[in-house]
Amino acid sequence: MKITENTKMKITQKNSNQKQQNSDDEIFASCSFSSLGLDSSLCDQLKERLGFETPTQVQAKAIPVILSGSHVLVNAATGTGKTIAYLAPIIHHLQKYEPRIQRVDGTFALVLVPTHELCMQVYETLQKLLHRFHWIVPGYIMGGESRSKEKARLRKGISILVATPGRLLDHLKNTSSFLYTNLRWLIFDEADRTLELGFGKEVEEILSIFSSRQSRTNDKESGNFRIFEFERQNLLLSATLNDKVNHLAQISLENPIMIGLGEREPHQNPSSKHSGSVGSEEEELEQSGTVKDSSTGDYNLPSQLTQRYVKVPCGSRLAVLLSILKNLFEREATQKVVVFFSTRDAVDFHYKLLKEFQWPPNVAKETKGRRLFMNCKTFPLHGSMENKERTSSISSFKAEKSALLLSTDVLARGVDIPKVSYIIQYDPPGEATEYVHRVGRTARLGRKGDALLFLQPVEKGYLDELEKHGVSLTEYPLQKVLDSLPLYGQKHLARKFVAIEMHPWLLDLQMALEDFIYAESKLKTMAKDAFVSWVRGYTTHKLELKTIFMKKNLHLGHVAKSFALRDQPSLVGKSVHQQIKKRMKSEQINKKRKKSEQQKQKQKQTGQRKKRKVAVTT
Ligand SMILES: Nc1ncnc2c1ncn2[C@@H]1O[C@H](COP(=O)(O)OP(=O)(O)OP(=O)(O)O)[C@@H](O)[C@H]1O
Repeated sequence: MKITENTKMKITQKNSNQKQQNSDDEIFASCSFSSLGLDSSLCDQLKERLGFETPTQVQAKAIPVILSGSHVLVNAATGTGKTIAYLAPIIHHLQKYEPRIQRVDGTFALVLVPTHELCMQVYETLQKLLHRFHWIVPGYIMGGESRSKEKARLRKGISILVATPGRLLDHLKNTSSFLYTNLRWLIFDEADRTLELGFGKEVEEILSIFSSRQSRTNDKESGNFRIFEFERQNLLLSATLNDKVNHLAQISLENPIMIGLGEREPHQNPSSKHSGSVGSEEEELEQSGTVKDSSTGDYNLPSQLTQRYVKVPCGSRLAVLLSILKNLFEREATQKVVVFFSTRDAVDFHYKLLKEFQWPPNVAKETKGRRLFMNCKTFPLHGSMENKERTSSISSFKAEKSALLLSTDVLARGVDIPKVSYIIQYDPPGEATEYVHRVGRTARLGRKGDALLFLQPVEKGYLDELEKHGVSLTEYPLQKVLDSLPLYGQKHLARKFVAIEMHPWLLDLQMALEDFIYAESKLKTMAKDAFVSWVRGYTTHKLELKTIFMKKNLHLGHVAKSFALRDQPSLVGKSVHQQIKKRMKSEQINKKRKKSEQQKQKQKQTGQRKKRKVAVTT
């Protein structure tokens, strides 16, 4: 039987509908939110404000357990709905308190998050969920915001507070009007990231402040708040587990229930007698111990995620990145792509380059035929940007149907951006856990997604590292993509056997990039700064990865090429230059000051001499 185009399309459509259905079955549970024990008005709120009718699998497992008051450790894949899994039970309980809670009663729940982005995201979800429960006040505190404004908000009272650890500790120590006597829930969202960012000490200090749970004298004196009776409940959520999380779980959770760990063999921990896990089909509570160390365990990755790597010689990295991006955006009208870089300078440099680089190079400037190489909206994101700029980059990227976001790892954890279709890890992540979080920004909630990892030929050992965690990647068809790109509007026939770096498209693009950078002095300076910080960053890989990412394997001239620089710049970086400039400036100021002081002194002396002369003559 001959299959017509129409029939083919129908079959493809049917297959893709079937795949989506399977994926939905993996993600969503076959029950309702109300059957989990949540109050009906909260279920209505979930439906009306957030459009959520059915709980995800992780929500179906976690919500009843969290409602019961147990300490819980949730380990589930990225983008499976962990935020609602802990917020819904808290709101369920809080809205039930009789008499109603008031602002003066202080903070009841605290969500500790690692980054500004996640802080805002959880706060925004809270705002939507609390729309109907106006007496429960959400709020946030985080680094980079005005302390005095935060103090004023804390003084008024925040029922559910989202915070980053450093700023929270600051207020715990210095804001006497911050009332947390009624703190019932302490949640560590993306705890592993918080710890990796070096907040371990702060977290322990915060835990010890809260575990004493003593009301302060001045709080008692004010006397206008009530003390509520309850058991403290701590919750820890993470898509990956490691030794640090294990440690935090041990010091913060009492007899925790593990959710999402049922399928694995946890380490036995005799000290933790009653802990259990919910995650097997039968959802039995098993006797178990602490969580398994991720260095030997498998990672939880969405099954509908396509993962590939591309092997690129160092000197061609930039040209290959631009070619892949061009291909992606020209192939599909709507693409949302995130590219991860290892440093802030690299984000700044690539952002400016993509905003300005014009193509084709053989057409004169200001001519009609010449346009931007990348015709898509591009946004930068990194930790040195002001909070306002960061928020604006994320919200603009979210709002666009098709756009490109260039980011450091500030985006890697927990940030939920709907419809991200492609993740490119241009600079490989330090650890395999980081890989999981970065790719977790796509393929969320059962949707399809693609991830591409750039590796230099000498770094291929990183694939084995990922393989150890059950993550396997297939090779990206680079040659095919490069062959499809036209040289100055004409198709070229590349011979298959040429080394990839000799591909005519790449050679032309590389030359055009270098010409462009050398014509723009600011861009060239940015390229040099980015080169220096990239090389420095390369040397900071963890000890166990040092055999893969070895500085001595780097050809610095080729690294320079990957920033479109023709020669290797001095490794004396921006900071050193800035210090030298600063020193010279202050030396100049000192010289001037000395000179003017000397002049004043001279004037004074000549004035005195004149006076003496006048006195003698009179
Ligand atoms: N029951 C639901 N129905 C439909 N959408 C949902 C549901 N629960 C959550 N979502 C949506 O799914 C997305 C992922 O949720 P969330 O950010 O909580 O995932 P996560 O597991 O915390 O991810 P990560 O580990 O990356 O932080 C969000 O866009 C959220 O709004």
